[in-house]
Amino acid sequence: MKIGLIGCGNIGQFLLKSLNVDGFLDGSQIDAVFVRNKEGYEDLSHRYSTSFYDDFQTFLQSDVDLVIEAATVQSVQQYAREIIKHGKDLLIISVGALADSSFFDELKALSELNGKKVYLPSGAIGGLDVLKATQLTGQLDSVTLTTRKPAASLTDEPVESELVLFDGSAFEAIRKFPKNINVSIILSLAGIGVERTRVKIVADANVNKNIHFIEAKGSFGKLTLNIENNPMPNNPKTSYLAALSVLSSLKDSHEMLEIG
Ligand SMILES: NC(=O)C1=CN([C@@H]2O[C@H](COP(=O)(O)OP(=O)(O)OC[C@H]3O[C@@H](n4cnc5c(N)ncnc54)[C@H](OP(=O)(O)O)[C@@H]3O)[C@@H](O)[C@H]2O)C=CC1
Ligand SMILES: O=C([O-])CC(=O)C(=O)O
Repeated sequence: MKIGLIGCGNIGQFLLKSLNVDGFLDGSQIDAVFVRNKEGYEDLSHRYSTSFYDDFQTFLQSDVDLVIEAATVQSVQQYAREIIKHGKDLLIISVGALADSSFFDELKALSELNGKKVYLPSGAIGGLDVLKATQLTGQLDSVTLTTRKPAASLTDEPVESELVLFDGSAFEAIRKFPKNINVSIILSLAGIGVERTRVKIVADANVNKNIHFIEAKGSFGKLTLNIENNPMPNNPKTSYLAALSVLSSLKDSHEMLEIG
């Protein structure tokens, strides 16, 4: 499979190494990378044997089957429609873009119309299988997420011990913290939606991990899940697990036998 990539930051470079150097998926590699300004990417282009583009239309015309977005919520809003219309599958890691239900419905309709898949990896959390199974029969009553990150990842203000920066719906959370709380949106999509999913964001001076605590209740019983993620070295806001979840989604897309 030929893959295109939008964004060459932390997750993007991890994917380039995993697919183009380590050979994570036999026969698949990233052949085209879209960045906003390709100057300065010559070294990476050489190291990973891939082509860089800063003109989106030229990038789209490259012969890739699937595009992975690893940039920003805004880039999904800007480019997702065209990618699908051009007959390419799409994998989105900045899933916060889908908090807008009309945009979500539009992408879903476009993917059906064009027979193209949209993959939404679990990112830096787990437990989505439980929410999906229980929500299907309307048996999920409440979902809450408390995200705790190193203070410097969330605010420029000095924080002595901890500070609750946000307490409200997932819809509002991603609007205020688009680089930090995509997890709340995948949780909402699997569960009870962006308005009913409650989110608390805590800046903590005493942690060096990205911690997500999930609680869900329904007629199935109760789920509690606490995940203490190691951050990526070059962008501590982002958890290593988020990058791994992209690889896992890619692998699943090739499998005939599905687990979970
Ligand atoms: N779903 C989840 O659980 C998680 C999602 N994320 C999300 O994943 C995304 C990537 O994360 P990460 O790699 O750590 O972020 P980085 O900031 O390290 O990299 C993002 C890259 O995208 C580039 N970029 C920004 N806008 C555009 C654009 N319009 N077109 C092309 N490239 C663009 C930036 O480069 P430049 O500015 O030079 O153009 C930058 O290099 C983020 O949106 C993040 O919030 C992260 C963790 C978990
Ligand atoms: O990586 C994480 O722990 C969570 C994150 O940044 C996001 O959801 O946007």
